[in-house]
Amino acid sequence: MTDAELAHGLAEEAGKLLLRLREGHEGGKALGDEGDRVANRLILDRLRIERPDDAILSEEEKDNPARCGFSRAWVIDPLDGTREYSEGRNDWAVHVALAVDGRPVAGAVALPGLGLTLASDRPPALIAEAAPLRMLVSRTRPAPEALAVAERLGATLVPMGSAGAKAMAVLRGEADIYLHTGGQYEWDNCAPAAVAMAAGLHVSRVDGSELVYNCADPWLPDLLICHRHRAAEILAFVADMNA
Ligand SMILES: Nc1ncnc2c1ncn2[C@@H]1O[C@H](COP(=O)(O)O)[C@@H](OP(=O)(O)O)[C@H]1O
Ligand SMILES: [Mg+2]
Repeated sequence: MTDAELAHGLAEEAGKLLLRLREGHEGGKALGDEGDRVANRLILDRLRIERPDDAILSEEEKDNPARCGFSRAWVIDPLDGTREYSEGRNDWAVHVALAVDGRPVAGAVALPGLGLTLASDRPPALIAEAAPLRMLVSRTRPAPEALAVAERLGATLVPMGSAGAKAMAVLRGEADIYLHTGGQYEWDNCAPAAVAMAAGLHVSRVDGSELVYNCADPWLPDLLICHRHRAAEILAFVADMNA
């Protein structure tokens, strides 16, 4: 089984478990906490069997600083969009990715509420941008830079929960640009970046540099995912704003 196939299978399986857990549950914070816990357990138990020599960084696991010495590190968000999951919505995701020497080389984002898993082993064909452009923003904390860039591009806003759901919305043709600033961790964007890159989208920090994973500090606060031909214009707007 390739790394991408493993990521694909694990994200899908954890997603199914999360759907089953939600059935008949009253929801709220207790559901979110339980979802984080059971999905993390499933993914980490399987990874330790299938890839015992690799490091793991998971949102729901105590960090082991020794991982920084490993070339291969799995970066896991067992439940991205915990709030949306516990509210009974569909904009949440399971992220499983592998970084090799800091690069997101394989990954999968399951969108269980939509019955879909997108993965770097079988990335979908890109869908052309719409007019006007559609900019994804966080439902609960839209980044001021994203709102300002949307205005400059004449783009409409698409509020959505979960970094994975937003990144995959570009691949699904539901939106055109995902620009985020102000805070995220490696687990929020590693699998989305792996899948988006495999599909041929532009993926970078908002200063145009590469997203680098398995760093000692997993804080990775900003990103841009969009069609390649659109990237220079957006990066220039952000640079201009920050000048
Ligand atoms: N300013 C910020 N600081 C830290 N984490 C942030 C953040 N903005 C978004 N995130 C994280 O990114 C994910 C997507 O957020 P959003 O839906 O607002 O875009 C969420 O992950 P979790 O649901 O795994 O906690 C959220 O916690
Ligand atoms: Mg997350």
